This record gives sequence, C-alpha cells and structure tokens, in this order.
Amino acid sequence: MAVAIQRIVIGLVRNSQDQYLISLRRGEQHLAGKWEFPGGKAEAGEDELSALARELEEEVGLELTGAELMERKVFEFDDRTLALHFYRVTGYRGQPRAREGQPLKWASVEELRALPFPKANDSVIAAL
Ligand SMILES: Nc1nc2c([nH]c(=O)n2[C@H]2C[C@H](O)[C@@H](COP(=O)(O)OP(=O)(O)OP(=O)(O)O)O2)c(=O)[nH]1
Ligand SMILES: [Mg+2]
Repeated sequence: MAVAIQRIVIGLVRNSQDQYLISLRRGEQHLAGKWEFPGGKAEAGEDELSALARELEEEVGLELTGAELMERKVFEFDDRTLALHFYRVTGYRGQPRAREGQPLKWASVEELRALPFPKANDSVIAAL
C-alpha cells in the first residue's frame, strides 16, 4: 500500500530590516542542531495555508494574514521523505516570541547562508 508523504509547511517571515525569523531545532527532534524557519507538519485533511497559520501561531505567536508559495519540493533525507512547502509570509500581526522555549532570532540573508540549515533548505536560501 502506498504511504502518503508527510506534508510540511514552512514560513519565511521577514522584518523591515530584511532579516528572517529562524529557530534552532533541538533535543530529540529530527535534524537537531540545525536552524529552521518556523513550520511543521500539516495534519490530515488540513490545507497548507491553514497549517501554516496554525504552526506560526503555535511556535512563534504570529497571526498570519498573507503568504505566497515560494517553492514546493519533495526531499529525501536519509531516514524519511518529506514534501516541503516553503511560503513567503507577506503579512502577519504580532511580535514573535519563542512559544516552545526554542532559541529564536532574526538573521540577515548573509547570516542565514553561514548557519547550518537542513539540506532541503539550500535552494530556498540561495533564492533570497
Ligand atoms: N519547520 C521547519 N522544518 C524543516 C525546515 N527544513 C526542513 O527540512 N524541515 C524538516 C524538519 C522536520 O523533519 C520537518 C518539520 O517538522 P517539525 O518537526 O517541525 O514538525 P512539527 O512542528 O509539526 O512538530 P512536532 O509536533 O512533530 O514536534 O521538516 C525548515 O526550514 N523549517
Ligand atoms: Mg515545527
């Protein structure tokens, strides 16, 4: 039987200084030690924009008001295959806060290029 590939939604949130919101994956998480843009797994039957809005609220306390799809890719990690949906967040309300206790910061494109991110992020970061 075919197994559905896990859908992941990811938000690139940019501030007025052209910095992007990132957090550190930790502990037992897949890809611990890598930085990431906020996001996570879409639930069964949940559309991707709803999932993105939910993840941004849960992880960083932002209310999503607009987003555009940047890139969609299926990526095979050593141990799993994910369908990643990268969105450029075009509107949001609120100030970001680390609602899950994760290290959270704003980083310039130059800093993003120097920090460790999952391999799946390479093309999106290159496009910024
Ligand atoms: N959030 C996020 N995940 C990424 C990025 N790049 C990348 O390969 N991933 C991978 C890591 C994870 O395997 C998956 C995201 O799932 P997640 O672990 O954040 O899931 P979740 O927020 O729903 O958390 P959980 O409830 O399962 O703990 O996508 C990225 O930039 N941001
Ligand atoms: Mg997550």
